[in-house]
Amino acid sequence: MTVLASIGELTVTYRRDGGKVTALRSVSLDIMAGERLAIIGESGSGKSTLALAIAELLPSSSADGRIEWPGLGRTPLLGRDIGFVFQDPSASLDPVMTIGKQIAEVARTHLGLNWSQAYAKARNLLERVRLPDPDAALHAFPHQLSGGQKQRVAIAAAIAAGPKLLIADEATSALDTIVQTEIVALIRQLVAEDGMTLLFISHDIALAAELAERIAVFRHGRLVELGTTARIVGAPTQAYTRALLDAHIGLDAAPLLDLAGRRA
Ligand SMILES: Nc1ncnc2c1ncn2[C@@H]1O[C@H](COP(=O)(O)OP(=O)(O)OP(=O)(O)O)[C@@H](O)[C@H]1O
Repeated sequence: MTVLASIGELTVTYRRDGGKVTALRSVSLDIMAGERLAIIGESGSGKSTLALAIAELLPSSSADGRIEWPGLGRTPLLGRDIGFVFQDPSASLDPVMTIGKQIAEVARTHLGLNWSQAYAKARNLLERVRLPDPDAALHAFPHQLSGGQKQRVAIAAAIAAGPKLLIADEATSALDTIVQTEIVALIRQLVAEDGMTLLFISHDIALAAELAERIAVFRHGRLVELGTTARIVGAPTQAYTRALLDAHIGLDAAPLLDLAGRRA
């Protein structure tokens, strides 16, 4: 397997209220080309900071360490090489631009298509993310869609230029459980169809285990455990990972137990 991105000794410090907050501490991690990797941890553990650092989207902060792209062979361009889906689709969609134009613009900018080709691509993407009535949706504005539908549009825009890496940062956290399951299934399907690498960021270990082949556990800005999903769920080495798993036992343990191979 090729390494898509290699993160070495990455430390990120934000300045806040005259002081400093260290969000990532000496994190080293290889993201393999074509894998589905989940980053999990409690709020404030540094998950989003890692995602932003990879996408070169960090706000004013100081970052030490390296991020290299052996599997890409060039510095990635956000939108073209990296698609980013945020928790709140309203934050990434322009409220006064039609859905079709927002997606078409990504395709036009990064793929060099003319408007007519870009709109055809947008329509096809709306179909792929299973938005009901893609023709009508092309001319709709974000406020006319539900939260789940808006997230489908944000996903369509994120993959419009055929990125190698899709980063989903708590992309399903604001949705109700049924819609959440549908969006997870959709992400899984699109990633498989387009051969993308997935970085799935979540505070929810059960959801991460459903989707990812490997899980990286973060705590207080450190990578504390990394392994295959079956190993992390079935035989975690860190008390912290065990505590994250235990928090799910009793809520809905079945999927996790299935993964650990403890059930028939
Ligand atoms: N722009 C910023 N300025 C100052 N401090 C920040 C900034 N962004 C994040 N932090 C701090 O960095 C630490 C890590 O935050 P980060 O958002 O990366 O964690 P997270 O695991 O993604 O949390 P959540 O799940 O709540 O989004 C936290 O202490 C947070 O308060």
